[in-house]
Amino acid sequence: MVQPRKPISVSEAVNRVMQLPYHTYSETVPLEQAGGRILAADVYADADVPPFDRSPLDGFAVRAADTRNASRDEPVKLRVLETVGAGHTAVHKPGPGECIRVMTGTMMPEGTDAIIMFELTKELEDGGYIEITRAFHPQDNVVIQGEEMRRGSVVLEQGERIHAGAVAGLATFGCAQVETARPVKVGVYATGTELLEPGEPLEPGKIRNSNAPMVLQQLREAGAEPVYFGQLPDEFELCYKKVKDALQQVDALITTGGVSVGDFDFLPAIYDKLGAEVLFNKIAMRPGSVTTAAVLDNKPLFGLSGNPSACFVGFELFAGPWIRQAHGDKQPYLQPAPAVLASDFPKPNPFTRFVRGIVKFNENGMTAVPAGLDKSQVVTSLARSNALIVLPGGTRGYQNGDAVDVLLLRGDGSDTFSEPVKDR
Ligand SMILES: Nc1nc2c(c(=O)[nH]1)N[C@H]1C(S)=C(S)[C@@H](COP(=O)(O)OP(=O)(O)OC[C@H]3O[C@@H](n4cnc5c(N)ncnc54)[C@H](O)[C@@H]3O)O[C@H]1N2
Ligand code: MOO
Ligand SMILES: [Mg+2]
Repeated sequence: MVQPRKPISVSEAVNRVMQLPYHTYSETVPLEQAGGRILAADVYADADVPPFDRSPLDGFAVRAADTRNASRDEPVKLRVLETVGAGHTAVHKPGPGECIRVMTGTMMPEGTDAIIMFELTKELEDGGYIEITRAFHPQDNVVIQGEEMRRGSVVLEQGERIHAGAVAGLATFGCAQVETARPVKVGVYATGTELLEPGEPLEPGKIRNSNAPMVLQQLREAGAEPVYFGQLPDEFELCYKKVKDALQQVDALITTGGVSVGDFDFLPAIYDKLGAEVLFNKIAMRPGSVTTAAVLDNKPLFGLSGNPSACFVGFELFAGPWIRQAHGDKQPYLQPAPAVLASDFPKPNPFTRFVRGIVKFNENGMTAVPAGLDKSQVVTSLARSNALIVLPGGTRGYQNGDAVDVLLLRGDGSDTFSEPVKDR
């Protein structure tokens, strides 16, 4: 007889996974390859930004004192000594009654202390002179050296994600090489005699393997280095040997399928024969209740369910956060947010549900609706979902208008995971 498994809470399962060993290795990569990775060291400003006083406008660099008495009735006339574009420096140093024509971004010419935009000047004698009709003060329209950031300040911290804006910051401070977390190498095996590769035509009893390509993409999105080992038929000895060999080559191994209690679900017996310590094999959640995690030689084995929705959720709740933690990411968990349910969800369940959902912003904040059929074996609802709607287990279903928590699939992450438990 099949032994009933004892379910643990989702937060307890998350805790056990996050306590698994990991190593954060760093590697220095060129800036253009650093995007999407995690910074492995604090980055300090190597210079003031901007590095010199400069003009924010196309106009004239003047000595403010020269304009002191300027007015509409008595304009002040200044001689234009030269024209300087950004990237060049002035040759002349203006004396009383003199100025320099400069473009946006040009370093302030020596001796000048204010900028007057073209539109507020009148050009005379073919541009050889200008007329000013009001007074300017020292530093008017001047961008001051270091006003944005001073040399030595922290630009970005270890554990931050390197997105496009961070890349701009790194480039500004001359980080052509960036110390980043080395991506964790994670192997993937899809198990199931019924599996066809996506390019193969359908046959009776067979289905296309959607889990492997999905998990490989989830790994890329988590910043890991995926290693695809292929598909395995449900044969114990073969699977045992392949899993054992694969684990030698990676930092962690993900398998999909074969973790339940079926005659051909061999993962539990494989963990047993490998001598792996099983952290859990039943979680009080839907989908993915049979998600299993084990550890061998300090390496995690994630036994994700074969059912596509369960496989997806198991990755997002357990494998993804462990990988991001191993990268030193300060926010390894999915980002939670409050939302309002915009459709009824009448089916009660004793376990916490993670419904694949679509969240949208409107004038009242965020609304959430299921992205399709809420069943573990469903794959198509994953295609459009951008969040998991968390519905704590209980005796009642949920109604349109209920306040719920969602976990954003493409958010900024979170430093904590907390499972909503109340029966609302
Ligand atoms: N007697 C019981 N039966 C089942 C239980 C249970 O508690 N008692 N749990 C059910 C739940 S819940 C889930 S979830 C599944 C988990 O199944 P396994 O992890 O063992 O996965 P498989 O049996 O290999 O496959 C399940 C399902 O998923 C399809 N599949 C598998 N691999 C892929 C893939 N790579 N791409 C797409 N689809 C895949 C497979 O064809 C099956 O339909 O067990 C329930 N049973
Ligand atoms: O593990 Mo199953 O996905 O709970 O439905
Ligand atoms: Mg099974």
